[in-house]
Amino acid sequence: MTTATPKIALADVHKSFGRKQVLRGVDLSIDAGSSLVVIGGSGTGKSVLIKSILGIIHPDKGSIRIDGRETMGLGARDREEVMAGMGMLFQGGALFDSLPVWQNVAFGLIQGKGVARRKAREIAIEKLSLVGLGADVAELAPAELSGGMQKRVGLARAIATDPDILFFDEPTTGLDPIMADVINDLIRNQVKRLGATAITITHDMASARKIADHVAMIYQGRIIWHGPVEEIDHSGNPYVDQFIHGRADGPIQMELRRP
Ligand SMILES: Nc1ncnc2c1ncn2[C@@H]1O[C@H](COP(=O)(O)OP(=O)(O)OP(=O)(O)O)[C@@H](O)[C@H]1O
Repeated sequence: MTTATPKIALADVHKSFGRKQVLRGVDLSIDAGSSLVVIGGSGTGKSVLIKSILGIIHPDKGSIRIDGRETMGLGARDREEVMAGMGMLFQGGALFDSLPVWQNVAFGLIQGKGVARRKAREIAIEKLSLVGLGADVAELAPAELSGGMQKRVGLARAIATDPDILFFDEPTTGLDPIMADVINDLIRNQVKRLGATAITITHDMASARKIADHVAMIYQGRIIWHGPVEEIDHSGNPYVDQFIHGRADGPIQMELRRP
């Protein structure tokens, strides 16, 4: 039994948009240094969940503690302090096309931490090398890179400030299986190297198995299963079974709306 304070602890988190209830009482806790993968169908609120922890979305109700400190309702300055310890790889990379690669990577260093440009460029090039990219890409525009390279730049940006919490939103989507595995290894290594706590959203079960220490499944606005990745094939939970095997038949019924 562990008595350590969880790195991140959510309790009874609710979020609606208009009449649509997306999160309906999420309880979830993540230990420091562990890697959690969140699975669940499209539109079930996985992104809303991580944006709530990041403070980009404000839940209607509940508690989100980071290192034991309540972050719901924090003022702008305290919120910025909490966010400074977090790195995020957004879906699709979300790179600024008007900035060269190194400035994309260095953005949080220059804007968030006030690191001088020259020093920030050095750090950016070091982080690019950690994700297997050479200094030759530093001056290129993101549009000049392949999708896999853009993901790696996004990853270099996420780790640029050595955050202790990392979020990855569908890091392998749209990549070929080999590049996906390269990204999985990079994530795994960076989490280990930084001793960071990571939350990854993915639909890619091969990636989940590789990245995760723990897996949590979200369904109808709640976490319906949470356990060690080794137990995912024996969860005894029919929703998890259906999801990981990608079966159309089972307790999860897809809502198919036609125009
Ligand atoms: N800012 C917003 N305003 C209104 N509705 C939103 C907003 N953000 C998310 N939603 C709605 O919340 C629901 C959950 O969205 P979310 O992006 O979290 O899903 P997801 O589980 O990450 O899906 P996917 O796997 O397809 O990326 C969707 O119905 C979405 O339309």
